[in-house]
Amino acid sequence: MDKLLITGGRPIDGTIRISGAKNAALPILAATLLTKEPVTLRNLPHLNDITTMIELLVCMGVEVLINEDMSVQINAGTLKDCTAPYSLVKTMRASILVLGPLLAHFGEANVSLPGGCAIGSRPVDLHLRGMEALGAHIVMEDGYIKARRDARLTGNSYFFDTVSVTGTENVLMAAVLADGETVIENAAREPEVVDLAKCLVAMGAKIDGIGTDTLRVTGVETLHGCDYKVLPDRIEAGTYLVAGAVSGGRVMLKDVDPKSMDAVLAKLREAGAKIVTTDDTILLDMEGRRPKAVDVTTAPYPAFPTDMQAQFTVLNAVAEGTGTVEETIFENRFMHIQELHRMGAQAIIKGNTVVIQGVERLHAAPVMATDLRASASLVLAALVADGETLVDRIYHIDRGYECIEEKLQQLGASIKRVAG
Ligand SMILES: CC(=O)N[C@H]1[C@@H](OP(=O)(O)OP(=O)(O)OC[C@H]2O[C@@H](n3ccc(=O)[nH]c3=O)[C@H](O)[C@@H]2O)O[C@H](CO)[C@@H](O)[C@@H]1O
Ligand SMILES: C=C(OP(=O)(O)O)C(=O)O
Repeated sequence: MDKLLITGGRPIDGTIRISGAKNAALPILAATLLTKEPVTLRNLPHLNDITTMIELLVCMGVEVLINEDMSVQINAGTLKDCTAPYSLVKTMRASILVLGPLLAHFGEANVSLPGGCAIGSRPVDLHLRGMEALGAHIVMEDGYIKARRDARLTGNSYFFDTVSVTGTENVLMAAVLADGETVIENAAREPEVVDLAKCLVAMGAKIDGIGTDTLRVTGVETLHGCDYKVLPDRIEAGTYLVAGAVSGGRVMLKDVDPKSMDAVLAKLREAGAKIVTTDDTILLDMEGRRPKAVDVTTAPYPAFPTDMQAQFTVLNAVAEGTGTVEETIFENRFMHIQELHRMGAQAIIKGNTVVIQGVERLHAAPVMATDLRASASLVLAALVADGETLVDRIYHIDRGYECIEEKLQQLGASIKRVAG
């Protein structure tokens, strides 16, 4: 298993390009199942999760071509099997996103139940209820969700009890081919949901209210191919900005979407960062200062994202003062705290909140990555720790950060991959 070896204390100063968003690319890849025509996707990040989703499409019989310009062309017209097997779903929860498109377009879907993971239980009951509201018949058999429809799905109103990102995406993808109007209430408004909706519109879907909590979908009989560029990854961008903030450094990001990052940029400013944005760049400069502790509470967009929680825990761990990080989305997303303790962080978990007293220096220690963003937080801690930190189990990081060591090297960090 590969590891990352990081020597802390190097000044962080440089410019990097932000990749396409994993959490937009995955539902958009699933959406290609909604048409028999080829769909060309641009700005897909080179990540293990993207490879897994492509493998999933290929194992169903979908044709995938990589063009010379690195765009990917997907043709679901060749689909033969509506099954998402356990062997692939277990490695990536986002596989559940093929449920809505398969059911709506091909009339059936057999998708392995994704189950829990390191950050919490992550149920999919709201996805299933949404599909049932559109007329789907769903049973659980041998660990699989077996969904089918007798006739075309029928538009209906569906209210999400809890704001769910993948739930909204799944029900939206089912509704675009349903007969009549579907109103999805209490819909997630995350930029990645918006990006999926824009791609669906480019495929011929009729959706009103994009970016609001009420999506009105007028079903169409068929969708067509399109050429679509995935939006920049706001979580990757936020992670590199925190690298600048914790190190007193300067980070310039290109090909980024600052408008999708208001909550994170506001907290970085509160921590003392000078931030200048244009339409597609962000410059963060700490001018050598240590960050000030901040209080954050995770909640659905436009509030502070759960996927930036672990990184801000590290910011507070080296900040002046005491900060709190409250997690309201997942019940068990503090796995990084135990590892950060090993590096000298002063953090106490009280229920769903971590209280962190900043220290002047962290120190290197061998640490273990437990999930994607926890892993990123350990890398951030290592950048500012005294000595050499070895981060183990980095396959989690490779799910979500394209070329992390190359990008951090461009920012001046001392980091290398050690084959294990
Ligand atoms: C609202 C939110 O911030 N969602 C995050 C969630 O999306 P993801 O789509 O994985 O999770 P959801 O948005 O669906 O979950 C939000 C909440 O709803 C609950 N729930 C969800 C579906 C369901 O059928 N039943 C149910 O009870 C979940 O347990 C959770 O407490 O994790 C992703 C990966 O970290 C993040 O990118 C998303 O920002
Ligand atoms: C946890 C994440 O991804 P996933 O939902 O695919 O597990 C994430 O993007 O932070």
